[in-house]
Amino acid sequence: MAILVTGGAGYIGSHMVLALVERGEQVVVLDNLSTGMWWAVQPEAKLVEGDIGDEALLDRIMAEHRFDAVVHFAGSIVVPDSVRDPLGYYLNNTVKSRMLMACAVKAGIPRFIFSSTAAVYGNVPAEPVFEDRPPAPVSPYGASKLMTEQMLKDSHAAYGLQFIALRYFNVAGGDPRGRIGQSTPRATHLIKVACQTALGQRERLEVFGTDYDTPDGTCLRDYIHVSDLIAAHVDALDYLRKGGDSGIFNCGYGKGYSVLDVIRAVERVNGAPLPVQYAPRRAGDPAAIVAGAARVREVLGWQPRHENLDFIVETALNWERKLALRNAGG
Ligand SMILES: NC(=O)c1ccc[n+]([C@@H]2O[C@H](COP(=O)([O-])OP(=O)(O)OC[C@H]3O[C@@H](n4cnc5c(N)ncnc54)[C@H](O)[C@@H]3O)[C@@H](O)[C@H]2O)c1
Ligand SMILES: O=c1ccn([C@@H]2O[C@H](COP(=O)(O)OP(=O)(O)O[C@H]3O[C@H](CO)[C@@H](O)[C@H](O)[C@H]3O)[C@@H](O)[C@H]2O)c(=O)[nH]1
Repeated sequence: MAILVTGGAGYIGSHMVLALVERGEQVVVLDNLSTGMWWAVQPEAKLVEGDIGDEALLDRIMAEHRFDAVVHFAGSIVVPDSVRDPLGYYLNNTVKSRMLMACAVKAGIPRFIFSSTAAVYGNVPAEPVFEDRPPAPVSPYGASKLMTEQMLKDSHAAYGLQFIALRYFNVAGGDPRGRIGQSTPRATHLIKVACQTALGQRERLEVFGTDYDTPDGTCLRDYIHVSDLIAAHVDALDYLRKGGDSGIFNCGYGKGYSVLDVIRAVERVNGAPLPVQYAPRRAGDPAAIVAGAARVREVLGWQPRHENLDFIVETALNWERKLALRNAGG
């Protein structure tokens, strides 16, 4: 049996491919390389360059391999872009996910694991958010993911498709052994941008908003190391293979760090002050969003190994150095 990983050339998907090939699984990656990198896919996996909305291609791949699961990472991920181009986001994230799901059901693939997001919750109070909180996304990105969760629930009820949707909080860091990391050139994520600044690739880090109702006035987020996030996917796969119930799980550590906490961590790890500039709030940012994180541990048996902000930053910084060398042709 093989596993189909969509978006396996992207940041998070490429870490999943690494974890799967390391445990001896047969992996096929489907990726259109719109933001992913072919070289991020481990050579043991088969890379098919193509689109998750291409029905004929999906039918062909699914007939060629016996998949027991689809792990679906492919999608568009930039929240402000989704506000500017909602229909583009609904197409790539919702409509094409429907096509992928329909082909999986048609081909009799029993299991589906989906990259959802904390953005489905929308603006929340400062305390941890649990999975049973009614979702209320405030961006088309969050809504596009919530619709896909709904299609999974309905497909479970109608066709018996087993599914796990993992709602990621703020994913950061890279493979602890430095083999892969976040490589998208125009990334907007705080830890990535802070590391690029630490290496002199950006002049300064802008801090978006210092007047939030939080302990130091900057936003709180629940940063999760990408390898721990991937461990939750592997746990989800094992759980579904054992016949576990379908469901939705938050993926975070349950602890919030402020933007200033992140800056201090980068300064500690890099051993130098980071040039920062205080700037106005960025539109659409909730003040705080922290995971209620018990369910994934209790039900899937998830045990994180890298619950440490400095370690997350260290792996992100190491990867950024390697990427700079690679981009310079070194
Ligand atoms: N990075 C985060 O903090 C975060 C947080 C919550 C959820 N997520 C979700 O995790 C998933 C992976 O995110 P990422 O950070 O690795 O992003 P990424 O952009 O690095 O990866 C997405 C991958 O999907 C591919 N892709 C996009 N549209 C495609 C299509 N139509 N057909 C085939 N391939 C396509 C891209 O080429 C890329 O390789 C996304 O679904 C995203 O919404 C990410
Ligand atoms: O240059 C920067 C970049 C970010 N921030 C702040 O840092 C925090 C984190 O921002 P960012 O890293 O962009 O992540 P989020 O906006 O929290 O969104 C991420 O986390 C969500 C889940 O919580 C996912 O759904 C999204 O895909 C993913 O981008 C926010 O307060 C930002 O305002 C800055 O101050 N300066």
